[in-house]
Amino acid sequence: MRSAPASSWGLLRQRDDATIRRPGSSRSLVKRPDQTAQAKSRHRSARTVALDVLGAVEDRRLHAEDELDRASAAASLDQRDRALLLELVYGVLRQRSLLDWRLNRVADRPIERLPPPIRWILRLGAYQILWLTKIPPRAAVHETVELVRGTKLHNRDHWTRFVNAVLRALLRSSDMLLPDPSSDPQINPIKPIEALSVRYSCPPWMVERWITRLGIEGAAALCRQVAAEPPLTLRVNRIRLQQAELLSTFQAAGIAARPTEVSPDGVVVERGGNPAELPLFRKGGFYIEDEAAQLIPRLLGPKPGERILDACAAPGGKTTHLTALMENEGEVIALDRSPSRLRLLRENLLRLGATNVKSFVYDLATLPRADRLHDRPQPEADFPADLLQPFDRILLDAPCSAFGVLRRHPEAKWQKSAESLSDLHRSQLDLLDRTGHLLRPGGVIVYSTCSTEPEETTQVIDRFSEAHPEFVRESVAPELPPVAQSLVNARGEFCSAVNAFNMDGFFAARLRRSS
Ligand SMILES: C[S@@+](CC[C@H](N)C(=O)[O-])C[C@H]1O[C@@H](n2cnc3c(N)ncnc32)[C@H](O)[C@@H]1O
Repeated sequence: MRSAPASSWGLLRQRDDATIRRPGSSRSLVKRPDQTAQAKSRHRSARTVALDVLGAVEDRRLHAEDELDRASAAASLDQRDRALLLELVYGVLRQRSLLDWRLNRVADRPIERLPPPIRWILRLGAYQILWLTKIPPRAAVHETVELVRGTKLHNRDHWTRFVNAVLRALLRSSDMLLPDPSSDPQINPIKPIEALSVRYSCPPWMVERWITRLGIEGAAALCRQVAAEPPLTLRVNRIRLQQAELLSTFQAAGIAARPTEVSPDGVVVERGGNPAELPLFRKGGFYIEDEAAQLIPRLLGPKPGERILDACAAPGGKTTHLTALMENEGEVIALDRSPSRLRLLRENLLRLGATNVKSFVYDLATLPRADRLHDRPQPEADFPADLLQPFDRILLDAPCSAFGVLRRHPEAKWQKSAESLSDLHRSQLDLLDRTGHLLRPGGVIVYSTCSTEPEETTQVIDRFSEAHPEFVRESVAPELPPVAQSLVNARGEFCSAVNAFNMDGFFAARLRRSS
């Protein structure tokens, strides 16, 4: 359900690459001179908040991004604390299986059987020892062991000694970061699920599913994509300025950035300051959005003056892009069933200067089907009458598993199940079924998801097409530049599952209503 992060957390992800230890790199035990008392206490508070966030995200199945926002505001962390907190939380979530694999090699009992706070404390310690170069490993051990004292566990002295012993054993043995090559799929195909699952920290059921569908190499490519750190990508708001102006503003502010390879509207921020702190952000110069997401509104081919429905619109990334492509002329009706998300959409409309949008809180699952739309005796109170006029184009950016954006929401890997995909399939088909008939004959609908799993993509389109021969599939190829033709599958749909442009995994199909 979630697309690229829209909060400032996404922007804090840039950092000095030298602070990160890559798998296989050697560990430094050298004490750094910048470990002042102030820095130590800052690190300690960031660690304490990180532990709370990781525990809450697991227990209550929360989104890490939301919990990070809440917890860091409550703890009044400054920007440097927040950066460390972000690094710890996302780093641990992204490398969870690999950390457990390493810890299991030095602990005298399985990590999975430990009380949850101890599990997370060990992962936090291991991540700092194995990945972060700016924190001396011995300091990381000491500060991490201190976290045990803040827990509500009985027998804290026992757990303090245990965490200390495991992390010190890890310090002594940290030369082998990745699983043994004998279980690497390229060398030994007998245990590919375990090897990929550990190496890329993906749950085994997910890896198994991908191996069955794509083979070992295909699954490995997908796992690599999920494990990678995503780029910080922005979309220039053409209502306010052009891409070249955005790039020169960044250059003047010391922010290194480059145009995206496919999207004509995108900019990738490589390093430098925080773009959200520039006045241009508040003035609506850009929106934080992955490149794949930027391509979806273009597949619809919106024109100035048209009437367009954005059926699942919040927080408004694609709505505001549609209005920019329409040069603010014509009308966009934006619906979402979530009042809080619709509030975000309205804030984004204001910030980005999108003036041709009417937005409504509305649950599409209650939209009357085609034969009942016009002959109801009394419309429901919340029914937007604007839906009675046919639309030229419709975007249905459907709620989905968000498998394609797992690299941005690593906690979600551990919150999903294969079973949820069949529920999503039913609801996606139902939404497509209900919205399709709002199009005028000759109109175009684009169905999109930030997932490329077949249940949510090709299978939805196949079942919809079988039931509705009046909708004709059209290839998205003409809507994309030549460089992006590799993103069009053999059926003419957009699919960025594994791609050469470092985009998230999106799917989109385009259908035209013939009668
Ligand atoms: C993938 S997100 C949309 C992202 C949005 N298009 C953007 O680019 O910013 C899907 C949205 O569908 C909304 N949604 C889910 N079920 C819905 C329903 N039955 N009716 C209306 N909106 C729904 C969710 O609240 C969520 O905001």
